[in-house]
Amino acid sequence: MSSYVYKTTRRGVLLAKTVSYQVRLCSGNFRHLEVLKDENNVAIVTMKRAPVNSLNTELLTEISSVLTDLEETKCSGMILTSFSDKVFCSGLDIYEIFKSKPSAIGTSFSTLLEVFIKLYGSTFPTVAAITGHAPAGGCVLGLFCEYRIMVQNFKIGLNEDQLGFNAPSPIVKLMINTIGHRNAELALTSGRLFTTSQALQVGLVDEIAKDRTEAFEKADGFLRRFEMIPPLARNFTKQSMRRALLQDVTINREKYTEGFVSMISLHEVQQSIAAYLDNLKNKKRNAH
Ligand SMILES: CC/C=C\C/C=C\C/C=C\C/C=C/C(=O)SCCNC(=O)CCNC(=O)[C@H](O)C(C)(C)COP(=O)(O)OP(=O)(O)OC[C@H]1O[C@@H](n2cnc3c(N)ncnc32)[C@H](O)[C@@H]1OP(=O)(O)O
Repeated sequence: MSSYVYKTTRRGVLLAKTVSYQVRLCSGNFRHLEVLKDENNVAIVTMKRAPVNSLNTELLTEISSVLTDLEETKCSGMILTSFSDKVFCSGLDIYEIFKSKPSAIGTSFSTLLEVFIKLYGSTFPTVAAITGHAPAGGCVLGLFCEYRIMVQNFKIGLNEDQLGFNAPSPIVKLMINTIGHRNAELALTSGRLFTTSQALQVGLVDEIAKDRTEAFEKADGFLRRFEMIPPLARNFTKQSMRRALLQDVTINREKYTEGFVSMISLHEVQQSIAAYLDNLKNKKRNAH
């Protein structure tokens, strides 16, 4: 089976139908990720958990493990993307938080926090090439990166309130840091999903691309901005801007996890999730 892979060069990123050029990251054998590196040590991490890249514990663990690899191998930049031209990431795997044991919900959420600590706190520059919809945890993954490029005509946002629960406070802070207090409050309380162009207007994404190829070109352009910046200085600045939130989540990871588990386990919340899932299924049925 031939699949699209991405070939990065010093001058840009090209979409190619060849595998001859890439260097596969050999330190991990991943089920839901493809990790390629170019000659400049830039990594392209592609989520490929069909159909919609829902974040189950296994995928989150793989992302976490790749991030450790990338730190250890002193990667010079990372592009996070999806195999799909329709969905970047559909958020947490709803079936891991619906009618699940508290321990399973806790493991999933705690692993998401681990990904936050490693991705948000990474020493290398990170960019999300958002090739499709990015609701809830999908938007969160994009927010963990430094820069977001999104293909036109999709939706992104924190729609947790639509499912019947609220986004945890660190993610609220992250949203405020990104789009400002007023926009964040309006968006979060209504569980708003922004179209790509609305997201650009409020600053939730940084650039729009017309398609995947352009998203990669722009992602590469973002990473190349740092070619002349001493990495040590860049990283000190990044860490100083991100320290407060990173420390908060690192110190209070258990507390946040317990809070999330208690909230999700509430009967009313489980009922809301059930209604949301019915709605999702009905939408699909009506579309056919
Ligand atoms: C500082 C930071 C620190 C800490 C914390 C950070 C964050 C924590 C915050 C909150 C927690 C996050 C919670 C969540 O993410 S809950 C998940 C919310 N997700 C959604 O609401 C998305 C729901 N899905 C959709 O809207 C559509 O599926 C989508 C637009 C993504 C794709 O539409 P499309 O028409 O292409 O496909 P569908 O036919 O709808 O779906 C195909 C298939 O996939 C299943 N599906 C979809 N989404 C999920 C999901 N999230 N989990 C599990 N499964 C999912 C869907 O049911 C279909 O299955 P089937 O019917 O069997 O084919």
